[in-house]
Amino acid sequence: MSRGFKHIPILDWKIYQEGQKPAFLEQLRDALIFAGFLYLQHPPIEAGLIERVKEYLPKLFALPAETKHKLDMVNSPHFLGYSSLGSELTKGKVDQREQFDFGTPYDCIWKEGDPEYRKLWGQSQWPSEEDLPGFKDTLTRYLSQVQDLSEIFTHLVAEALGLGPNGLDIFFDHPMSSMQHRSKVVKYPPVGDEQQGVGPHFDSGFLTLLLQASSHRGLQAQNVDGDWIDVPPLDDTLVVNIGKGLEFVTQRVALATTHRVLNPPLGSTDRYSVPYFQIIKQDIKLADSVIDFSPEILALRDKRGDPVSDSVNYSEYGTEESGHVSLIGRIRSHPDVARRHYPTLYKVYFPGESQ
Ligand SMILES: O=C(O)CCC(=O)C(=O)O
Ligand SMILES: [Fe+2]
Repeated sequence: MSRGFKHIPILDWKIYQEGQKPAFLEQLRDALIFAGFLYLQHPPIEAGLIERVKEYLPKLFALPAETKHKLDMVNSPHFLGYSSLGSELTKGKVDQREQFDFGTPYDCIWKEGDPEYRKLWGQSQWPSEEDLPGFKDTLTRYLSQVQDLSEIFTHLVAEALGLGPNGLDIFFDHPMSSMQHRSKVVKYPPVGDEQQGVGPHFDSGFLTLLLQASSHRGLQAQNVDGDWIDVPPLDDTLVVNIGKGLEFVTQRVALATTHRVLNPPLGSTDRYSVPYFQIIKQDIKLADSVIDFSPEILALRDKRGDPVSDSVNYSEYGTEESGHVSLIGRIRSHPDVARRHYPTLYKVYFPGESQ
């Protein structure tokens, strides 16, 4: 019998808001354990804001190449900024997407002698007001509302797994504004045979909240049987998926589901998306913080089983601080940034490359 999900569960935020929290939590528990992916319908984001974000995306990428290159990620030890088409790798293979990485507001506090991963959090590189008036404010406003939602959602995840609302609080610095969460603004152009918009991967932290910002299909999630299941854009939804960090501390109860994006076919228009990645505090070792669950919850996990194909991505959570694991992930994806800002680690992960 197949164990894997065949479609992505849809959870309606209104059910929670209108007082049917137990029903919402039950659906959430099943989605976390059996799919690791869900649509959140009617997310509590201010009316019109998502549309305003979407309207900016073609304009952002249409900025002159010279303007975009002034914001190159290679300028940034925080891995924040612009990556041109073909400059990012997933598991060593080139992705066909163009993107900007923006963080939530944060000033870097790294100083000599601190762990290197503390350099990961710092200021974003924004287009100027002359180049794209209002964009910074609009995206910042959206990210702040998604951050608030992610905080509420984390409490619901904890409750759904029988931990009580504060069961995941130890993984965050408080207040949340003392941490930096991240987002990408991504454009997937139509391409011919080379369809890896972003190759099969897991996300790293706890929760990802993804806005599919155009009507294109292309996002797919892999079920435990190894089948690729389409995650098409649905009106008034965000897609929520689980990162490897949450999977690790929940003893694989919450599933980090492999996903990928296929580029639109030639002749189509560009696909856009805006993923928001919820980050956990940097100096925690997840191996020291694994959570206990009731036998009922563990039985559901065992009923689901493990994916037929797994990746060794993020196995470092077993031994390293979470900040270091994030840094390694960034180094593997963006070797040019690593070479400039983290030369020692670059040599570890890209031995044999010339300097
Ligand atoms: O663009 C998307 O729909 C998903 C992107 C993604 O999975 C990622 O950037 O981690
Ligand atoms: Fe992802």
